Amino acid sequence: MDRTDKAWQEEQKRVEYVADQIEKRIRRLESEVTVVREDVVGMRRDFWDEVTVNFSEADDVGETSTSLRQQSQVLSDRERSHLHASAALGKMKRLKQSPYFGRIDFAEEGGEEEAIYLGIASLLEEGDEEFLVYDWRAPISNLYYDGVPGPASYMTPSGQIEGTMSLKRQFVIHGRVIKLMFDTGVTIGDEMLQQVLSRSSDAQMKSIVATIQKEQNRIIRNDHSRMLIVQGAAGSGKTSAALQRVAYLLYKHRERLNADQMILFSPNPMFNSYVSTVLPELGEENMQQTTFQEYLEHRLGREFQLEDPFVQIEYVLTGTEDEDYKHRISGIRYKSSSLYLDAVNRYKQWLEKKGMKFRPIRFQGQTVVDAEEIARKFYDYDPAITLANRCELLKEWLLKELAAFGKSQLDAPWVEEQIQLLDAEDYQRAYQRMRRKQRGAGTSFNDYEDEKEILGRMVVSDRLKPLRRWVKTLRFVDVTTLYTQLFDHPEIAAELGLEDLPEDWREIGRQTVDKIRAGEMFYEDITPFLYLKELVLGFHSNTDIRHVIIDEAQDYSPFQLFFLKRLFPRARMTALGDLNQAIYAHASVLQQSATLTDLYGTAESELIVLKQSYRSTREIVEFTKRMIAGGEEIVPFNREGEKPLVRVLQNREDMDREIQRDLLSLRADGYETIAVICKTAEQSEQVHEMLAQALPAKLIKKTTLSFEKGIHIIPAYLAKGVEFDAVLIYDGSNRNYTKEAERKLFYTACTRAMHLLHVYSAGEPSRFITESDPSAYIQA
Ligand SMILES: Nc1ncnc2c1ncn2[C@@H]1O[C@H](COP(=O)(O)OP(=O)(O)OP(=O)(O)O)[C@@H](O)[C@H]1O
Repeated sequence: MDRTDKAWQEEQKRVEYVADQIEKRIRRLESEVTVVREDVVGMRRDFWDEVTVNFSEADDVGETSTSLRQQSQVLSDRERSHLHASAALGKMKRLKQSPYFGRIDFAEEGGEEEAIYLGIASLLEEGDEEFLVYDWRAPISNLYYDGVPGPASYMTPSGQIEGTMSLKRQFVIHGRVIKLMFDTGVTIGDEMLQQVLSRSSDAQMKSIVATIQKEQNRIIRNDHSRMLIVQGAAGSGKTSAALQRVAYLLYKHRERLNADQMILFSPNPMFNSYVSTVLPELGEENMQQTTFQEYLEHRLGREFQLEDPFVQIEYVLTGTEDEDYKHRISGIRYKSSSLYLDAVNRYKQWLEKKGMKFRPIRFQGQTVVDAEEIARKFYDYDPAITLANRCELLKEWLLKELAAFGKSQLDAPWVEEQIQLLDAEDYQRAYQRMRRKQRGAGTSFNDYEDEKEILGRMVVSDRLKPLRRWVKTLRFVDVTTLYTQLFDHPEIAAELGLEDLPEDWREIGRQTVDKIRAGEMFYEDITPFLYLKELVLGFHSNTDIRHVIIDEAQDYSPFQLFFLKRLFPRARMTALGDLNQAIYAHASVLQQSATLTDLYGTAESELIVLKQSYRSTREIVEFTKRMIAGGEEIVPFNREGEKPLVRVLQNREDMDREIQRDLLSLRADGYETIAVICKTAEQSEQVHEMLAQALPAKLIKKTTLSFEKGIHIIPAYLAKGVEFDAVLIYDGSNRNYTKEAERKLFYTACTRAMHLLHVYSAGEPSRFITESDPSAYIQA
């Protein structure tokens, strides 16, 4: 359709009418916001003048606080209406940029046909109940995403509405002008997607509300599963759907759900910033965003130097493949599995009867309570009491023991010595304490004995304070030894009946124990250690969070997912991932779908599979999908581009020179966001050093918080989840990418490209390329 069509002209007229309404609304809200803001500022300034402040008489105190309360009530009402008006203003300003993007004509059974226009927020006709624009999340809007013209229905809170849809129309509107308009028979027509997907990549993710696809809509509007699992090909819109889902849930449950009750787990901090603009763009507040590592650091970072997943993967990729390396890989696999989870659970049951480890309570080199005594006491408690509750009982008992010990020390020579060393300030403190105790009765120390006793108590109490805190925080339970004894006492593993232990269990044990004794912890040990700690000392859980969204879920081990479930007992979970991008050495939760469905049971779980890939051109998808098992299932979106180019060069120097030259010409051709993707951080640093002299290239590290347009040098594992106009793979040779374990890493790197993909290879190209169809790429 073009602008000469009658339908186009009518629609254009309507857009202008709606745009006028929006502008009118904006003007009104702007003056309202200014007035309210002035009011609030004025009230803040005059706050103390408006209230009677008189604290001299008892009666006046009451009066003053009532007055204060009333005044602050007025202030907070005004502040609330200021917030309300500013939010409405923000919404109108967003609508002004593009009032709507879709239209459906729908006639309810027995009713009249109505044109429904969809935008990112709703707009009511002034003084009327009629919607000029419906929010894309309203129940009726589902027809736009889910239905095709013909008989159609949608769900409302009061039941299903049946009817007929006679038209589905899509728009691209900039301000008050229609730029594009299509009628479509299918769900959302290709033309519009073509438009959206051919744009340049951005340093920030965009919302996709205007072109949400049917399958994605199922993810967004799913409101019944406790566990929603999405397995989706690279670029199939998992992250996009997850963010629109958050916006949808916030809208649907606006009365009882707020953004703080939703949490998104991202693969790294840079990804957090990449997605952080989508919700504000939709007029919603951002949910909480974090990384799993951030949580682990929060819990154990003070006790151990924790390895992060990037150090682990760097080791796995660059390791020298000696015996130690093999044991480490074997350890990573085992410790992330459900087998190990089961082992830790059995170990906990075993500990209920014996084997608990405690640290003695020692004071100035003297044992107050020794470890054996604590253990005896522990196993004297009723065995039906949980480990955690027994630890609590121990704590109470130990605090009493400590108090008795304190008393016994009052006449000890060290106390006397300390008293001699007290200064005037300490005396003052002791005096205050005595007055408090005697309720102000005495005004001085009664006699020397009194004084000595009070000072003695103070000295002892001060000195015992850290020890009391130590006991209160249950530090007397030696969780570290509890964890390591599982590894360095093979008889325990035997007693637990752990049959599926890896063959090199002893070597794994040695590595684990050495590391922990050095005050450090392997990434694969952190979650199991924390889990054991919680089994023994009691669980931390967060009951405020109602929705947990886990992006790049394939990176999580069954152990970690199980842990997250326990951490958020009242939440629903959305886990989105792609098994083909499982780049870590550990077991992935997506490996066996039962791992995830078992978490909450099949009845409460739903699996949605996304096969269509939107990010890359058809040529890039045709090339990359051949690298992985099951790739034939992936459907490219119909967007054309150049075939991927595989540049085979003699040596590294030639490769470096070629990349530099290409980068310059790609920039000149208008590619704004370009990534040179390397295998490791180590390699990225070298490439950056090589390129930075000739070009403004930025090195992306695991600590990088955000990225902008330009040229980036980035290790493949950090490029997860993000995308670039052009991707240059640094050294896609068979030397660099050859192990089976590197296949998914290579695939992940190549699938970051939207429009152009070049692979540079010093020597023979990787078998992941040559084993595939030679017609899928151009070799030069
Ligand atoms: N319905 C859609 N309309 C417009 N663009 C879309 C749609 N679905 C996905 N896209 C675009 O496709 C690209 C890939 O989306 P996204 O990053 O959400 O995919 P993903 O499945 O999370 O990818 P990966 O697993 O590779 O990280 C993004 O640019 C996104 O905007």
